[in-house]
Amino acid sequence: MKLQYTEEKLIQFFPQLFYQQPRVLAPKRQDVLTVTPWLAPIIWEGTFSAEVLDSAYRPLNLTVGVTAFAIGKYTRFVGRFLESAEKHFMKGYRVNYYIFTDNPETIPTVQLQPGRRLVIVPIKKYPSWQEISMRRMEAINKHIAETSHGEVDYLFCLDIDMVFYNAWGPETLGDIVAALHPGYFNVPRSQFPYERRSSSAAHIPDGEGDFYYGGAVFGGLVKKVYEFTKTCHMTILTDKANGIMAAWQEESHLNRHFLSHKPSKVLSPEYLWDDRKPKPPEIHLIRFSTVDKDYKEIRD
Ligand SMILES: CC(=O)N[C@H]1[C@@H](OP(=O)(O)OP(=O)(O)OC[C@H]2O[C@@H](n3ccc(=O)[nH]c3=O)[C@H](O)[C@@H]2O)O[C@H](CO)[C@H](O)[C@@H]1O
Ligand SMILES: [Mn+2]
Repeated sequence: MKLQYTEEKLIQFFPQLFYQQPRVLAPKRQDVLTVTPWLAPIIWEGTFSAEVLDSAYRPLNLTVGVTAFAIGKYTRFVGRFLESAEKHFMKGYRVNYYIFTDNPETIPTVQLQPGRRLVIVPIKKYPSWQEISMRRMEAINKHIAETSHGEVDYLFCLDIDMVFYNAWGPETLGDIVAALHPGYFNVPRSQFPYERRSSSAAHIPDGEGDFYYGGAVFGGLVKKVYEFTKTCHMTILTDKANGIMAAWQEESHLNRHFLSHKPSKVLSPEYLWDDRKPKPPEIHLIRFSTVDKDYKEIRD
């Protein structure tokens, strides 16, 4: 290969900008882990400059996709989800929302900012909530192959029973991204609710595991999310063929996959919080959080 220096066409990823000097001996956060043992950043408030990141990512004119499922009674969450996303999710960027639903007529019309669009993806309803949740892997994978691979650069796959409260920006973009589950970021791995039965393809033995990731948030480059959802769907089908369902459905398979294929970026629980939990001091900013719901009423 012949190397060339071509002066034209060089994109300046970081245009000139004046900002505070990063101090090597004065880390912004000392109370939390900000990098994994495989050197993936863990994203916490205080560790990044939104201004610096925006100056780098805005000129790329990226489109970021979001998948969210609203099947059966979960259609009630769509309005708040979209309205809050318009306020906080990838503000100033092009965004495609893909709402998968069995009931398109119930999806409210939400006023969207320029460059952002809402796509309704009709999908059938599976009889149990477990199957609905797990089948998301298959549906996302199929949708990427058929449509969204040509429409978005990055794709985030999110639960719908959630609300954005603060900015979610380009600090979250990465090849393949997972989020720390709000219930287990402060417990030993022996207590993670991994699938422990060796007959399941999601099985993680005692003494293994990095973190407990939530099934409600994952994403990355659309090609990587394609590969990820493919594997998870396949291991879910393997379990089904063997007459077993993992402890936490696709979340168990996601955790198994991320053990051997480590995420390149990890989002702190700021990006996957739960309204029912008190806010510990390490959480400076809740960005995206599960709304309280009556499980019995909504899943029957
Ligand atoms: C915070 C978090 O990590 N949540 C995970 C957790 O429980 P959750 O209690 O958060 O699960 P959930 O009831 O929100 O179901 C997951 C998602 O599936 C969709 N849905 C589900 C049922 C239904 O009838 N209609 C429908 O549309 C909807 O988008 C919902 O947000 O475990 C689930 C699997 O057990 C998933 O891995 C969730 O992502
Ligand atoms: Mn949920």
